[in-house]
Amino acid sequence: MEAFISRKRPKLASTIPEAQETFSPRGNCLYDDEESTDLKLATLSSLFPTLDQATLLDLLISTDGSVEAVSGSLSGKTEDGSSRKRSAVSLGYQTSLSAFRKSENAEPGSPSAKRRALTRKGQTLHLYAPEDIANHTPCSIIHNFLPAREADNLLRELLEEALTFERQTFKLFDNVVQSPHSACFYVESLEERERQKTDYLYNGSYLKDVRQITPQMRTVSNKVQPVVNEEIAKRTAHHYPDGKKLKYQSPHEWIPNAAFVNCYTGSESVGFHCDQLTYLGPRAIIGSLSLGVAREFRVRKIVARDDDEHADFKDQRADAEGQIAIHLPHNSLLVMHAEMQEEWKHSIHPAKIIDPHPIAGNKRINITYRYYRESFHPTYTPRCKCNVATVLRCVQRKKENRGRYMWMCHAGLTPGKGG
Ligand SMILES: O=C(O)CCC(=O)C(=O)O
Ligand SMILES: [Fe+2]
Repeated sequence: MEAFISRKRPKLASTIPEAQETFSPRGNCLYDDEESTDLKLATLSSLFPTLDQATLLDLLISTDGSVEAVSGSLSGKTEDGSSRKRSAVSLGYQTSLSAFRKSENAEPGSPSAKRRALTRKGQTLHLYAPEDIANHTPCSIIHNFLPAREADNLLRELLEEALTFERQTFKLFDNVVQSPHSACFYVESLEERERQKTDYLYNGSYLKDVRQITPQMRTVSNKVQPVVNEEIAKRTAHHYPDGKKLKYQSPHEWIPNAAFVNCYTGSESVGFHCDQLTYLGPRAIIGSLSLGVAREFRVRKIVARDDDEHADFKDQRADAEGQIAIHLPHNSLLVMHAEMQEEWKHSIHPAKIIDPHPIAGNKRINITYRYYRESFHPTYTPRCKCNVATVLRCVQRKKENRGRYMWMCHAGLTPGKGG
């Protein structure tokens, strides 16, 4: 029988234990070399939820990347006996980073060059101001997006909905792992709801609970759409070469027609991941509305590597450029632009301190509005010879193939199944 792993839910308290990195059930959950360190860390985090990432990474390196060896050596010990290497991050007020910008070896106006000068391995840069977020990450943010009353009413409605959300389960190696937060998927119509349950695969299984968007969610979606399209236009004009959309980016308008609603209670989190491109297509854009408790959205750039690099370095690369924390207060709309899913990973960091929200208490609700493109419906995308659906992947780390897309058989990615 498979081991069933679930993280203990921490009690709501003003101080919450050190961060874990866990895995998103909707992210690219793969078993190839590119993702192996994250997956190994995710598995170990699930097995030893009180150990921090730095300790687990050290242990992985010392055992040549063997999850079994780390797990075996740790299972005899009490988890609390571990040493914690990361020091707590202190948050401070910041108006803008523009005064500190350096542009050594950088092309004028190159946002990535500016960001590189600011983050380093093992460090986290905390960003609050919209201009800093746009300059140093592939995201833009709009604070106080909805009229206050509308945001509060939507929050109330979704808190009620979230009472029946479930933690999604997904398979990681030979274990079934539960996501450390709860979520539910919403689509436009009842017909689409049925199509979702039978046609679309998420990490090898069909969603059981798909709901139709509520009238309030639709009203907000209609407001999100033009603003996201304006943000795409701004991003294109100011950040992309020659002011043109990126290669493979859709030239058409962005039209949200589906949404994942996430609920995080207390310190609940979601591990570093990229969202699946299979139904969104390349260079996908996501509009993400935050409600309730303010939480940290962490992003980090995926660093390319050479093929002949030593395995130890591969493991250490996960955090090679450091992380950037974007603070997401109630009623903020974050746009994840076209570079995000291919070149960066994102997560919701486990909270150490929760500042209770007057309506939501210790909860955060997040709606990620997405555009499911009809041409990426499974009817039109390739099927493997073994008749299993394929997933759309972009090569992220291998330098020689970086940025190339491929359709991969899902069976080959599922442990125990050949493809
Ligand atoms: O809660 C968030 O802000 C992000 C959620 C997320 O990454 C996802 O739904 O894929
Ligand atoms: Fe995501």
